[in-house]
Amino acid sequence: MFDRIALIGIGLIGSSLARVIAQKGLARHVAIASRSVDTLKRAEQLKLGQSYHTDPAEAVREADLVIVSVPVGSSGAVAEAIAPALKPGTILTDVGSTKASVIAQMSPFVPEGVHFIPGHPLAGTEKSGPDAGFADLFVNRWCIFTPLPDTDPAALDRLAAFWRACGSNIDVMDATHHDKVLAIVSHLPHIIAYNIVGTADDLQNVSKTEVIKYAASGFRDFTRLAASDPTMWRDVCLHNRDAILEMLSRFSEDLAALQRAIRWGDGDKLFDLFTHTRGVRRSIIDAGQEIDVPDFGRHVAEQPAKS
Ligand SMILES: NC(=O)C1=CN([C@@H]2O[C@H](COP(=O)(O)OP(=O)(O)OC[C@H]3O[C@@H](n4cnc5c(N)ncnc54)[C@H](O)[C@@H]3O)[C@@H](O)[C@H]2O)C=CC1
Ligand SMILES: O=C(O)C(=O)Cc1ccc(O)cc1
Repeated sequence: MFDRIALIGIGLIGSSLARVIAQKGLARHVAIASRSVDTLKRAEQLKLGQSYHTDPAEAVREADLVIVSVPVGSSGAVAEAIAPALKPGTILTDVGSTKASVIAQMSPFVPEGVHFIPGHPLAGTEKSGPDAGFADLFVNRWCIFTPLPDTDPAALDRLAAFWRACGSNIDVMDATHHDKVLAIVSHLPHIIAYNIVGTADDLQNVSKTEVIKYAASGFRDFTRLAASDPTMWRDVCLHNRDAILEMLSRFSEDLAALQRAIRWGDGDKLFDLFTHTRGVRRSIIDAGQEIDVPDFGRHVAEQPAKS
């Protein structure tokens, strides 16, 4: 499909791409760049590509597809570093969880003739690093593109065909809308998880041992999200600030109403809300979306020992 693909960043997403590219034969040569020498060595041990580079510019030379998979706050620096080595006609894309900020950071460095198409696979786990990836991460998941007004439709088709070959379904929307949608369906859930786990950890009259010992499955679900990569999520919060603050303010209002219903013993209100939200989950299942992350069983190494 491509002669040479350059993967800049070889963590969970970059290494999953490397694995699916190898499995499906989507490129003749995969050039891998990481600024961390240890990560690069690990990628080489895992045989994730054909060449390994600490200088991202070296990796992108002669590449016809470049995929940037680094924390969103580093996108601008990466674009600046690779820009002089990109050849005309190359497709440059990314996988960042926020889109308007990535576009603002990368666009100024994109040379004439290079097709910059921002993207976001809605697929991931709480794990990070090159060992965490797996080839079927993107299967039956959405990949959203947020193309710029002057995006070449043929380049977009080519990139869409690549992601379809990785197993994904494609959607296209503008970056501002993407950032609002993702703020509510992905960013807020992580922020709420970080917060509730932090609150539980801070409690004076409930010991840490009790939190661990009696953690019900609801709380365990939060601890999975709250175990996600701190650098990645710091960057998401800083780079989707406005949409996250807008959704947090709606969330806080609704939480205050829920708090009031509990305080005043308004059982009808609680029952109505809980009935309505149950319907939302039903709709997701009916729409054929995966609810449970199917790879957990296989990829969660730290299953608790049975006693
Ligand atoms: N983890 C997830 O579930 C998902 C993450 N994303 C997005 O994908 C991107 C990558 O995330 P992961 O692969 O999960 O992270 P990761 O932490 O597993 O890997 C990030 C990689 O970027 C490298 N890196 C960090 N700063 C760099 C810099 N300044 N220059 C060059 N390389 C640098 C790291 O060495 C590492 O190889 C992020 O933008 C994230 O928002 C998108 C979908 C899902
Ligand atoms: O692990 C989870 O539940 C996720 O939600 C993974 C995820 C994290 C960030 C994204 O931008 C997309 C997917």
